[in-house]
Amino acid sequence: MSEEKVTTDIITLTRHVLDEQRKHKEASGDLTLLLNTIQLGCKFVATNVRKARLLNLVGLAGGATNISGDEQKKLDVISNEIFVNALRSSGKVAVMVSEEDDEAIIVEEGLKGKYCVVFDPLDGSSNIDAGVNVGTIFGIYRVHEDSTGTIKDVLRPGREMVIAGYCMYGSSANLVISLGNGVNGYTLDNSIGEFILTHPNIKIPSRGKIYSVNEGNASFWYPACTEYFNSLKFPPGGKNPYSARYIGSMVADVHRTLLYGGIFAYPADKKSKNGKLRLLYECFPMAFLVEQAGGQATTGTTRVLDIVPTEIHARAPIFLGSKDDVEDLKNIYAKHSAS
Ligand SMILES: O=P(O)(O)OC[C@H]1O[C@](O)(COP(=O)(O)O)[C@@H](O)[C@@H]1O
Repeated sequence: MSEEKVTTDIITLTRHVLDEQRKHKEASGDLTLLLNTIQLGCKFVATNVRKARLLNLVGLAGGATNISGDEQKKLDVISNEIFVNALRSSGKVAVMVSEEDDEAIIVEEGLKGKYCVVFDPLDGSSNIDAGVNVGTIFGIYRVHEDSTGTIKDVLRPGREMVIAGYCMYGSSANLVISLGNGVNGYTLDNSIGEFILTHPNIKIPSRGKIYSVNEGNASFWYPACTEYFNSLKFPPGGKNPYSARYIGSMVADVHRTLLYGGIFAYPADKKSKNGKLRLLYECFPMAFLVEQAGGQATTGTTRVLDIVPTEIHARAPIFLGSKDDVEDLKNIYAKHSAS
């Protein structure tokens, strides 16, 4: 019987980030420590999502709603608390914006650091009780040179983020992250409690065969949006139609799109003028990752990462994915806005 080869030179997320940091002589290690804090939060959420039924953590958190009007689930509240407590106590954070907190959290003096973290502690919460993949989404800004850490340090274009990532909780916990030079994916090895590099240098295919959108809203779509998705479903010249895949958890739908290619969308429509997804802690981090992987992210007419948010829970329409697929979408929107 062949002996199982035990890998002893494992590349953990922490080691990989340290390697990256070493390339930047001026690095203080603050980001590595901040990422360790985010890792802790993801490991905590991964465990509780996995045991939710056993620990009676499914269901609503007693009827409370967040500023977006979503009824908060027990796991929404618990996930939010672990991230807020861990980020505050890290001493590296000045400002936090969470989907679950109406106001931005300004960290008190003495614990204040030089980074701002915007995050959705548990995305896709409508799927939790059915055990379908959910996730955590996060983005990190550096506080402006001349600032002590105010809301102005987060109401800025997504392109100014220094780090973006998500952690998907499913058959395994997958943490996908970019420090601004490419995208890497890590899988949580529960036996040693470490995120191990399993998807180095993720590159999204330039064109895919899958589209991902809630077609239940199709009756409210603007003509450009309808024309685009019809072009995938009823392609001219006998070409194969695209396949439809929609989980209803942004993290899971974007993760599949990053690996397989194609396009994910939550368009603006006659019912929701700015779509549904939140700009700061859903659209920006995902757009940052997709661009770093060679794809594109647009509202239909504007590069998502160039938008300047006016308030912390602002929403924005988003189409993201393979470069050529999003280019087709932009051409159809341009044609409609020209007519
Ligand atoms: O059910 P819909 O309208 O298609 O919306 C699904 C979208 O809403 C979300 O669930 C919103 O996220 P939250 O669960 O964090 O509020 C996304 O994950 C998903 O892409």
